[in-house]
Order: sequence, then C-alpha cells, then structure tokens
Amino acid sequence: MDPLVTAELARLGDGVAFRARPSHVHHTWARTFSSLPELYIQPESLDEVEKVINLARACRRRIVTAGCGHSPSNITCTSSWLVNLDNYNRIISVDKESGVVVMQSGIRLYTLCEELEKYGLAMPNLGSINQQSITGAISTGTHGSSLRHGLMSEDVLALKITLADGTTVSCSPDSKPELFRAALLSLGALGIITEVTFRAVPAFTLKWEQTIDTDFKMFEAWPYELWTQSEFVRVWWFPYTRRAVVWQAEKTTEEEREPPVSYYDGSLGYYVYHNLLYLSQWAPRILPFVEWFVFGMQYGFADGSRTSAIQPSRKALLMNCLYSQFVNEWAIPLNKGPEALRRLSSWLNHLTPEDPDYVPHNIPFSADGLYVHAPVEVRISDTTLTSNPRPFLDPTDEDGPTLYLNATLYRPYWTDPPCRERYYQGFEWLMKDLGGRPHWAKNFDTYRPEIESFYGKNLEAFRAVRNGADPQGMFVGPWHRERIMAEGPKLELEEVEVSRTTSRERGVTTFGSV
Ligand SMILES: Cc1cc2nc3c(=O)[nH]c(=O)nc-3n(C[C@H](O)[C@H](O)[C@H](O)COP(=O)(O)OP(=O)(O)OC[C@H]3O[C@@H](n4cnc5c(N)ncnc54)[C@H](O)[C@@H]3O)c2cc1C
Ligand SMILES: O=C1O[C@H](CO)C(O)=C1O
Repeated sequence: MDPLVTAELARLGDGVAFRARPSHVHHTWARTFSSLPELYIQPESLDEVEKVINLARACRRRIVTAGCGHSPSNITCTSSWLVNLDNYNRIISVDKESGVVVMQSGIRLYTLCEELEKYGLAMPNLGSINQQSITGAISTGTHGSSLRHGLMSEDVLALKITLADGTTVSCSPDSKPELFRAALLSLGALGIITEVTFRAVPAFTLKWEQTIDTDFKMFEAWPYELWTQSEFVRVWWFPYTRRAVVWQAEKTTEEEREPPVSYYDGSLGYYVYHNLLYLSQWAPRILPFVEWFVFGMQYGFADGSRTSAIQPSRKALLMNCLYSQFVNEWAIPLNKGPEALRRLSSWLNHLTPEDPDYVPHNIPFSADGLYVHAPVEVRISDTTLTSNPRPFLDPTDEDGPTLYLNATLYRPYWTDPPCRERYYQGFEWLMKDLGGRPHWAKNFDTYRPEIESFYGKNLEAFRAVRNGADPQGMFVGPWHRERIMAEGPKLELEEVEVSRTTSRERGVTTFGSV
C-alpha cells in the first residue's frame, strides 16, 4: 500500500476496518472494458464507507463505486480506488403490509427477490437479468418493459448517500428533493449511495406467451393493442427476416407451468449460434442466413409459432443474454417506433420504393457491405405515471410513453464484430433524428455538446447538485467529463485517462491518473 495511505490510516487509528486489497483486475461483465485499480475496497458497515471517503480525501484519490460491472461502458473503470458493496447488502427492514423495504445498497437484485419472496413480496418490474446491485440498476436508469411502469427507480422512496465530505445524508421527495432527483440517476458521480428504501408489491405469477410473426403484423398492431394487451410486453425484432417475436405477460392465479424445452434449447443452440457468429466475423454475408436459421430454430420457422408458460415474476421476466456483447440502446417517443424500425430496415436491407415497407431512411452513412447481428430489442416504459419526482438525468420521454431500441452486437469468443462502427454510426444518427437519448449504461458514442442539448436545464440542475456535493471531483472520471460535466479545467481529485491498451481477454484496459 502507498506509504501515504498507511500513514493516514495510522494517524486516524479509529479502529474502523479498511478492507482494501491491491492487485484486483476489474472488468465489465462483457469484458468490453477493464482497469487495474490501486485498491479494491469492500466495506461492510457505514462507518467503513465513511472512512474510505475521508481517507480518499486525505490521500487525494478518486473513488469509483461499482455494483457488478454490468454496465458495458468504461463508467466503472479506474486506476484509483474501486469500492464494491457486495458485503454491504443486508435487508434492514420489511413492512409486509405496505411493501416498504429498507436495504443496504450493495444488495444484488437476485438476493433482493429471494428475500422479498419470504414476505410474499416482489419487485414490481425487472429488466432482462437480476444480477445487478439495486444501486447500480437505479444509478443508470435501468428499466424493464411495461407501459404500466417507468424506470426501476420509480419505486425508490428514499436514499442515503455518503458525500465527498464523509457525511451521510438522507434524501427523498420531501427532504432534500434536489439531491434526491440527482441521486435517482447519478452515474456514480454524486457520492456513495448506502441505503435504499423501496416499495415492493405483493408477489405475483405471470402467464406469458411469445409469438413469432412478420414485422408487418407488429407494425399494424403498434397503435392499437401491441403494447397494451398485457402488463408486460417486449419485442425482439429481426432485421433481415423482417420478423418479430412479441412476448407478453399478464398476472394470473393459475398453477405454474414451465415452458416446453426442445433438444435445441440449452447448450446446443447456445454453441451453434456462438460459432456461427464467430464464423461471420470473416464472412459477414452469412448473417442474414444465421438470423433465419438460429431464430427459426429457437422460435419456429412458421409465422404464428407460439410458446407459453406460467412462472413467478422473478423468473418469467428474465432472459438468457448469451455472450459478451456491445449494446447501444436509445429512448425515443413510443409513437416514433414504426418509423424508426422501418427506416432502419430500409437502410440495412437496401429497400427500394417497390417494397411495401420502403421508407426513405435518410441515414447519411452507407450500408453497403454492412451485415449486423440480431435481434434489436424493443421495449417500453411510461415514466409519466409515477408521483415520484423525475431524475434530472432521466432519458425517457417527459410527455408520454417511451420506446427503447437496443441494437445488440455480440462479441463471439471476445472478438469485436467488424460492423460495429458503421452500424452504430447509422443507428445513433437515426435515434437522434427521432429525438432520442441514450441509455446511460450502454455503448453510445455521443458526447457533451449533444448531451447538453438533450438535457438542457436538467443537466445544469444535476451539475449544480453534483458540484455542490463534490467540488473537488472525488467521484468524477473520464467517462463523466466527456458526457455530463461542463467543459472546464480538471478538478482536484478528478481522474483523467492517460493511456489504454486492448486485449482479447480484457477488452480495452484504461489507465488513469488523479
Ligand atoms: C446482460 C445484461 C443485461 C442487462 N439488462 C438490462 C435491462 O434489461 N434493462 C436495462 O435498463 N439495463 C440492462 N442492463 C444494464 C444494467 O442494468 C446496468 O448497467 C446496471 O447499471 C448494472 O448494475 P451494476 O450493479 O452492475 O452496476 P455497475 O455497472 O457496476 O455500475 C453502474 C453505475 O452505478 C454506479 N453505482 C453502483 N453502485 C453505486 C453506489 N452504491 N453508489 C453510487 N453509485 C453506484 C456506478 O458508479 C456506475 O456509475 C443489462 C446489462 C447486462 C450486462
Ligand atoms: O444491456 C442489455 O443486454 C441485454 C440484451 O442482451 C438487455 O436486455 C439489455 O438491456
């Protein structure tokens, strides 16, 4: 350990543990980014969290708090101190009647779901996985897919956050509401969130059904029952076969029933797709065939093929996200969806006016020789229904329902697909043309000037709260500077990137200095 840190620890001599170790390699779930923090610190009490912050201030270190690194960007990368709260993860109290749960902030969603079940409670909504820490999920604007729900943070009633001066403060809609709005989606830039008060709901079972059919049918249903037919609805769109899987789930009291399993599900399908994707790295032209074959095997080749099951919500809402991947997801107004997908299809498929689905795409990048992976994930939320205040950095539509389009690109055996740059250039251009804003956790290449124009006064309000709470920039790194911080000189404790290397095992490894 740096002698400065050892000396400062000795000077404090407060008997509070400093659970830090060097030589930790941090990488994102997808191994897209990695870093080698000077210290990896896993506090087990609030005193320990406060001590980390006080030490960091005295030793002039930047702090990053990471959940489980499921954000695919370099947002959790640091060469300074990396704090993880996996061991600060207890449920503090549960009120079975009201569903109000108070928890330490490091709890993972799968543990939270298991704990809630013991009280006959459940999370109101979930995204595709339950690995995330509750705070990691809240802090990036994680969402599921339902017009009756908004962001996962809409059910947060209060938060406790330890700020750069080492004090822990509570905030809620009624107490320090500005801090609350900043902390509801803070991208780790405000302080260490230590406690979450959340409203759960009575446990529920979901009866789900998924149908594969032409995307034309989906477009026809879009303004009518597509998104309102059930509480939970999500779609996977296949650009080359121009088909879509519509998955819908409604609460039920019927007995549970697992989905049918074919010989192709499980490892066979997993490895077939993985190896075909790997082959396509050299022969991208096979991707339309791969899409037809793999998703035909998975969902059925005949239009109208259907599968259904009845499962507890904590199971039904999840999905297997397969392999390492880039994900570029944007929020646009729901009513722009058919236009967005038709323009994307016209671009990717080189459609001409003779095609019934043709629309001018106007995307100023060529799709010649461009072959992409499937599917595009199509999901929804409505953040206008909650009485909770909006996070300042909420990317969703302020006036109505939101559509999320998630362009997934796999990295077979940890290799980057050749189409990434052009696909994402075209995709991001289209999303911006439709008034979109990026999902903060994902792999977008849009930076300060545009983000300022997307958020206007809300970004200014976030910055005012952030700068007031952390004037020295203890929680600021290169990811934040390029996207949410104002242009200006480096703050005292801010980390800047000095170099990066790339390898297959660790993706892009970033090196920074304070
Ligand atoms: C396979 C997969 C599936 C996914 N599915 C979905 C989905 O369905 N819907 C969706 O919206 N997103 C989805 N995501 C994105 C994911 O929900 C977010 O990236 C989420 O932030 C990850 O949580 P985490 O605990 O790993 O946090 P990390 O990625 O480790 O951190 C995310 C942010 O939270 C901050 N943070 C974490 N803990 C604290 C704390 N205690 N105090 C202050 N700041 C903190 C970090 O500093 C960072 O800025 C998915 C990601 C993957 C890899
Ligand atoms: O980031 C995400 O990854 C999965 C898709 O594989 C998902 O649903 C996200 O969101």
